[in-house]
Amino acid sequence: MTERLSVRGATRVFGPDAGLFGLDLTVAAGEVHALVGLNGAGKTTLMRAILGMLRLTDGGSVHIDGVPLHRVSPGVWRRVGHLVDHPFAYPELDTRTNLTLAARLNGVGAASAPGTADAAIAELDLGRYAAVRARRLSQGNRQRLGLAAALQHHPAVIVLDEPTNALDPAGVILLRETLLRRVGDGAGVLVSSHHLDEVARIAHRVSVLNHGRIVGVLDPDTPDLERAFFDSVHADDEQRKS
Ligand SMILES: Nc1ncnc2c1ncn2[C@@H]1O[C@H](COP(=O)(O)OP(=O)(O)OP(=O)(O)O)[C@@H](O)[C@H]1O
Repeated sequence: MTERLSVRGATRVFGPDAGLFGLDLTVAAGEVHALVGLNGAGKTTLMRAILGMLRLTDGGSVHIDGVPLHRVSPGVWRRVGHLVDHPFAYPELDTRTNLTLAARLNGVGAASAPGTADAAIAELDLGRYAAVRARRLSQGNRQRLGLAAALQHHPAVIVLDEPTNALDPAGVILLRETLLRRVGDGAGVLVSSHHLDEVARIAHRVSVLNHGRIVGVLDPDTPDLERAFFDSVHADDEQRKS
């Protein structure tokens, strides 16, 4: 099985119970691995560490498509698509220009980039906003633009932090369909979410993060996923108290 992402012993301590504490996680090709956890559990910190935006300590490691993070070349980064923190967009440029630039940054050739951008505009239903400057877009459409920028070059490794934030129900469905198409092509997806119903629809595996540790792995088909999530969190909280 090809591992698109592998994290071993990831540690970065910000304070007692804040940060990451020896965390292991993998994402296989063709898999959506969802990360769920309460506010402050460490989801964004983990994603930032995976993307090299934050340094791990104490010998933890990240491999992207089998390559250790410190050896990941620009060519490998072009096989990664991510949306963590703010959506990519130059405020003064319109949607189509932003996407064309993002495609170029991700290694799409000059001749193909406009077509790649137009395909992403269609995929995330941004046609009405193609000529609108990013700064004039609504929050949800800016999020669609950021997702289009992250996914349009058909990355093999996809990392998305709470991607459904600000999306309307139609946007949620478009994102789900887009991710399932990428996964069908062999991509591996790591996605965090607070929406357990959406997670149940899309994920193959659900990891519960609590105070910087994976404290449970849930089957998305579990009948009451919300309850299973809280059971994992509360069991861990009790164990750490004792
Ligand atoms: N740069 C930093 N310096 C100090 N503490 C930090 C830093 N970044 C994150 N933290 C702390 O690490 C913990 C995990 O934060 P993180 O943003 O990863 O949580 P999260 O699971 O993404 O939360 P949310 O669901 O609210 O987005 C929090 O206690 C946070 O305050």
